[in-house]
Amino acid sequence: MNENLDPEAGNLTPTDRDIERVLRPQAFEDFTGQEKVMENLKIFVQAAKLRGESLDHVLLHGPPGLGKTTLSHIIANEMATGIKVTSGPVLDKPGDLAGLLTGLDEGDILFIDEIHRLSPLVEEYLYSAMEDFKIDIMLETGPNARSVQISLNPFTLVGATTRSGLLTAPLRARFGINARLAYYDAKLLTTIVLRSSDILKTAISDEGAYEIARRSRGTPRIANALLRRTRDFAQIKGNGNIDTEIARYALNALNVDEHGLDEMDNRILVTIIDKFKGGPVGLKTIATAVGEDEGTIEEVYEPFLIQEGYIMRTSRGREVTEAAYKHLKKNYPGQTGKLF
Ligand SMILES: Nc1ncnc2c1ncn2[C@@H]1O[C@H](COP(=O)(O)OP(=O)(O)OP(=O)(O)O)[C@@H](O)[C@H]1O
Ligand SMILES: [Mg+2]
Repeated sequence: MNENLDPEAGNLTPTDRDIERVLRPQAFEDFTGQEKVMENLKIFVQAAKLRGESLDHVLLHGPPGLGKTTLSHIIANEMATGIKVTSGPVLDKPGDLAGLLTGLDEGDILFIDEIHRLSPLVEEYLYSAMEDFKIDIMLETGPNARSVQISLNPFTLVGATTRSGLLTAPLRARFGINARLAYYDAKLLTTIVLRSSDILKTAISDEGAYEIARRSRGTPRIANALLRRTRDFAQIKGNGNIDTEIARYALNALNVDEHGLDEMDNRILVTIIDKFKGGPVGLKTIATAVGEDEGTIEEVYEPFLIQEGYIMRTSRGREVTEAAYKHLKKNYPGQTGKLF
């Protein structure tokens, strides 16, 4: 894989990156959950291999940390092909894309992360590459300029996005396989935490693993991060083993509440209730009030708060639900006069 274009290379410290790499499942059988998606993917991969063809283009979408990048590498491993990694914002010139495409061997995977952030020019260029495995490139400039068509090796584009709503219809239509990753339940995350502890050679009880799992916002990346931090607490404050007690202690110290909501989740709920009477209030207004980027709230925080039933999206904006009042131990105005 081309490290220089790896969109995730910059965000993590070397140790975090190394650990993410060791914990990252490499094959279908290590990948927990997403049953429906996996069942289909396995069939498509098997069929493509049987026919000796490249796999159809795959679009992976869903909130951060659910396994999109992981799956793209697994697909390459399972297809036994190479993979080149890049991302929408990095590919700003059609020439860059042409370079990548012409360097692909037959059947290779081109993984484009944040594919919703491709420039329109690059995106248009991608269409014929995806459809006919052909691209036009311009030779020379000025009066001698002419375009020649180049044939590409058949390849598979795997696109990942946290914002599938921002994808243009023509791009979306060119993906034969469309997989939406969903949040994981606590049971699946427990399996993931146990697997990771095993790899990290950390002793953990099933209950300790469950405690971390149920407070991980349905997200494997968060579960692994909390496991690592809990391991630190276990080493320093305990005997190195993770049980429920040390897990609770660590999670409280990390400001992860009983329901797995973190500080920003809670700040969003409190703000809507205290400053906007529970809503409805627009996303932009919420973002300004909590001092967080609007896109991040929409991509990262809101989907989980909606899924857990704390927030509703209405035509007039976001509204908190009774569950949010309960969670924050505040009186629900819908039941005036009926204090609990
Ligand atoms: N199904 C799974 N089973 C086990 N571990 C998983 C699974 N999905 C994700 N992980 C773990 O979570 C980490 C984050 O996953 P990944 O980087 O693939 O998420 P992503 O969807 O690409 O996120 P982003 O949108 O932020 O790029 C991985 O390093 C991997 O260890
Ligand atoms: Mg990713």
